[in-house]
Amino acid sequence: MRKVVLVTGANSGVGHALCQRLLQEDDGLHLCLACRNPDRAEAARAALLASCPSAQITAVQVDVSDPRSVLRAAGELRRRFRRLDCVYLNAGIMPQPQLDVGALLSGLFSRRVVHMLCTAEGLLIQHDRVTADGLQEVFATNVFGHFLLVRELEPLLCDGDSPARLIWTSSRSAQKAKFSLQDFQHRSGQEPYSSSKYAMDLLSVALNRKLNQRGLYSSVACPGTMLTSMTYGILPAFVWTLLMPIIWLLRFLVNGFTLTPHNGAEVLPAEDARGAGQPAVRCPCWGHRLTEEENASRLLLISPQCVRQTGGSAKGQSLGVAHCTSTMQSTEPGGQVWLFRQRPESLDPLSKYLSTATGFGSTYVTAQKMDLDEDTAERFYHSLLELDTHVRATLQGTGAQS
Ligand SMILES: NC(=O)C1=CN([C@@H]2O[C@H](COP(=O)(O)OP(=O)(O)OC[C@H]3O[C@@H](n4cnc5c(N)ncnc54)[C@H](OP(=O)(O)O)[C@@H]3O)[C@@H](O)[C@H]2O)C=CC1
Ligand SMILES: CC(C)=CCC[C@@H](C)[C@H]1CC[C@H]2C3=C(CC[C@]12C)[C@@]1(C)CCC(=O)[C@@H](C)[C@@H]1CC3
Repeated sequence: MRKVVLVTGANSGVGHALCQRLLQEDDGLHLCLACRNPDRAEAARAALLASCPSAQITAVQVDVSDPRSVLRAAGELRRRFRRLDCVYLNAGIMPQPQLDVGALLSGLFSRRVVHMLCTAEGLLIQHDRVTADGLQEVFATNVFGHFLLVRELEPLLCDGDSPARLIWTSSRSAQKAKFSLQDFQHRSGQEPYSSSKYAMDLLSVALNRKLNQRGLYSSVACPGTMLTSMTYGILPAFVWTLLMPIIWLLRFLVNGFTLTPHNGAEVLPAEDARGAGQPAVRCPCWGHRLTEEENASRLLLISPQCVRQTGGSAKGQSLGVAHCTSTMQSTEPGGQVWLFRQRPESLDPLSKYLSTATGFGSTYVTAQKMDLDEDTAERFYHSLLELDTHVRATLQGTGAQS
């Protein structure tokens, strides 16, 4: 049976590049494009079919910022499919971004330049708005709509014969300091984007705790900074063009500048098109290439360099991949993706996986421990459940729930 993969925000940017890469790896997939604009969805479908005519591609209309639309789309998906193998929660917004040019210029000559350019910390504010349902739009789009979608799609994702996956497009901008459990919609701040991406990281952790035993696994991916309609909202296209020579030079310093959606999607594809027995993972500390057995069991012998990093405590032991992944790279010719070829059960739920670029533009994947604790994740999940109940009650009151 064909695997079914659903991608939100599939009509442009990294979502579209992801669809292209998925089909290049496995044209036997059934790809379902979840887009808010039917014309753009159809254009994306046509473009994907042009490069992969044998593919099965359908579309479903959904505005993830609108709970009614999410419930309706989920109902349609439940009628169309008996199972979903993978859902990419990718649609996202960063409305009316405003760049602090002064902070950028002074940051460029400071010691925090690399961190600043990777995360945009201290550089951007956004102007959020309130939706017709009284939700903050950035939170509603980036987090809550996807949370509702996952809850509604549970019957298609859980308790199957093989594990199903959720993959969130998060960001290096996710920042603990911008998120508050008391104000998780970020009503009072000016950095709703960073807050929403941190909320997404928390939610992924909480979903793993709730749903792993039912065969659903959630992972967090960060595509790096790309030139898409989102970033063209910060500076006009011609300014980006003028900045390109500087950006190419900065790339030797800033490994988060993936720049193209294709590169940004390095970490995302989840299908193991090459099958088992072709481990693509190497620990560059040692150059130790994983055997099939190690790959499957996620055990990696620790290298002398890693021993130094762990203060010697791990010498001679085997460690989970998670302890060593901060330097792991794709080593296959052509720089193909390795990460999500791993069994979902073998990924560390507390790490996020990042598309990363070298100065010469080749891409690989790194991992980073998320700056969060599971107790906060659990509490946030409960806040979302309460909001879910409230929103559904309001919709029922207005007779809008399908
Ligand atoms: N660009 C970057 O540097 C980075 C981006 N990301 C993340 O990548 C993801 C994709 O962004 P990117 O490709 O850059 O930008 P794009 O603007 O190209 O893509 C955003 C996609 O999300 C869709 N979308 C937005 N709002 C809604 C909504 N309410 N309902 C349904 N779909 C919606 C858009 O649809 P439509 O065409 O109709 O607007 C579009 O398809 C986002 O989550 C973003 O946060 C993460 C790190 C860096
Ligand atoms: C590099 C120079 C000289 C100019 C560009 C300045 C900014 C426009 C640019 C610097 C860091 C960038 C950045 C993002 C957008 C563009 C910058 C602010 C993001 C916020 C885009 C969306 C994300 O999710 C983040 C990971 C990016 C972080 C870095």
